[in-house]
Amino acid sequence: MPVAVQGIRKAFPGTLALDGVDLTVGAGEVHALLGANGSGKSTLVKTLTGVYQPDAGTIDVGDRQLRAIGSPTEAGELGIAVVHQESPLVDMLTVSECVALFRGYPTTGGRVRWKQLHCETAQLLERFDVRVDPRALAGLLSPAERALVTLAIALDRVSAGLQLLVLDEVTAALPEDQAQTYLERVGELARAGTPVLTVTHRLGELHGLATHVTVLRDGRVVHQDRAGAVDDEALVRLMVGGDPAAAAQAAPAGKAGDGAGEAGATDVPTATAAGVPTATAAGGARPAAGEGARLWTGRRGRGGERVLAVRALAGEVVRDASFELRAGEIVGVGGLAEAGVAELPQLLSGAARRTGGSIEVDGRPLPPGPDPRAAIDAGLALLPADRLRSGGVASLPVRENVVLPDAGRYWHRRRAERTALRHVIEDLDVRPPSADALFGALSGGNQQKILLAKWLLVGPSVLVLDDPTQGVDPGARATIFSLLRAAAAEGLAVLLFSTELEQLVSMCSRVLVLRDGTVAKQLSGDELTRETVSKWCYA
Ligand SMILES: Nc1ncnc2c1ncn2[C@@H]1O[C@H](COP(=O)(O)OP(=O)(O)OP(=O)(O)O)[C@@H](O)[C@H]1O
Repeated sequence: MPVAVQGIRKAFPGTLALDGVDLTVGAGEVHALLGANGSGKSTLVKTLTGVYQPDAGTIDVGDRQLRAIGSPTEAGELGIAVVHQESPLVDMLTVSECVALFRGYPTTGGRVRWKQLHCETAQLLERFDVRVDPRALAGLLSPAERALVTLAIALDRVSAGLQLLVLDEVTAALPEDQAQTYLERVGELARAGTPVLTVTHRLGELHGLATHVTVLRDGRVVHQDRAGAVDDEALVRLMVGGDPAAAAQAAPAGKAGDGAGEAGATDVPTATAAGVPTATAAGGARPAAGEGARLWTGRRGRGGERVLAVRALAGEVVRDASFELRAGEIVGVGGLAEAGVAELPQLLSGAARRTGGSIEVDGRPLPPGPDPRAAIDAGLALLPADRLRSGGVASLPVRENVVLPDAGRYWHRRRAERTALRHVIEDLDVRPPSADALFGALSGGNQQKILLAKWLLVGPSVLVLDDPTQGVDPGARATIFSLLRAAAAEGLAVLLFSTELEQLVSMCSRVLVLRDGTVAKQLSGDELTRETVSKWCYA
């Protein structure tokens, strides 16, 4: 029996998050749930997993028809497993200990039976074909291993027969090759009969995996069909607005894959859907055009001047990394987190202390750190990967978040502050269009727009972006990239760290590939293709 929701409605104060949603996931199906930030995807997932109870509608699970699922525990008892992007594994514990946090420790006479724990963990991992040593420290697992252990724990927690596996943006933070490994396993589970509902902003990863697609917009279903019925560009338009019927007609089946290929295949994405949507494809989105560069207050007209010089940089993982950046360049950085990609933004921005080498911004040497203020003052800003923990202050309104790094500039200058905020909200199409909205209550895409605007207003010579489109919908991506391009055309130098190869290839004139902590290769011109970047990053 499939899992089905009918007529689901859920309102929050001032927002109708779900408005009569119908959706069915049958045995062996992988149903992709797509939509722009704020379209209602998480609310639907939370309704299915017992976090929220709907105001109206019914939920069928197997042969039971329910008005609501009362709690996450009840969802587990009904056979609904959910995996979120944030893994519950604790870095300092072994895999067995992480599993014990959910299953409990086997004990006799108050003493933990460690052998039994490892043995039971090994059996659990084997059951889901996860090849990881139970004694390994969780913090030393690769991102894909971590995600697979998390998947095994989620599946194990379902006490009844598995009725539905819900994946909530699980691959958002995984590098592309590791996401593929993960999705191959999901494909295997689906082929063995498990119904899967997957939420993602990465359309490329659905090719060959998804069998059905539902697009939500403003809480309503605007498209529901077999995967491949419309192509990726049409899906993007359906997500962000425009006329759905026209969008569907304009783009018949073709590019989006027909579900017949290898699970997790990623060789079909269009530049539009996979990484850098164009203004046209984004349809209703309002990407910043030339005037978007007005947000960047840095020095203009420096065409090609060297703004960043990194020499023999070393940290804990990074070693002997050297490269330069010129005004107006957009340069990408690819590679595995453990190759130094996770550490390099921290070293450049002064968030972590370097152990060797030098960093110069506009000819000014930075101290070894940690000293982020010195980097900002010299003209280098970082948009970090973790928006809520290190990017913005969730409990403060948009206004404070925007002016925070440069509060002195707006001190007793209310009009300047108002003008800056108006430009931010207009140029970046921030929704809701209010400087008083709480930052933490905005969708991921809108949070990222605010953080980008905040740093552009400071006017750095170099802006380092660490995976800026994680969990960001195609419309917001278009806006963000369009604004970056406009600012780069005026002279901003951009260093773009991304887990999405397509993004590196389509946004950057040059890509640095990190391996073993050092810049192993620089790719540009004809050499800069998905295949070569992938080969250098992951082979
Ligand atoms: N607890 C809540 N209280 C008030 N409003 C909420 C709450 N949860 C969600 N909303 C609102 O409901 C709407 C749908 O939000 P939801 O989080 O479901 O969207 P989403 O499609 O998952 O977005 P994203 O891609 O950013 O995760 C949004 O307008 C959001 O602001």
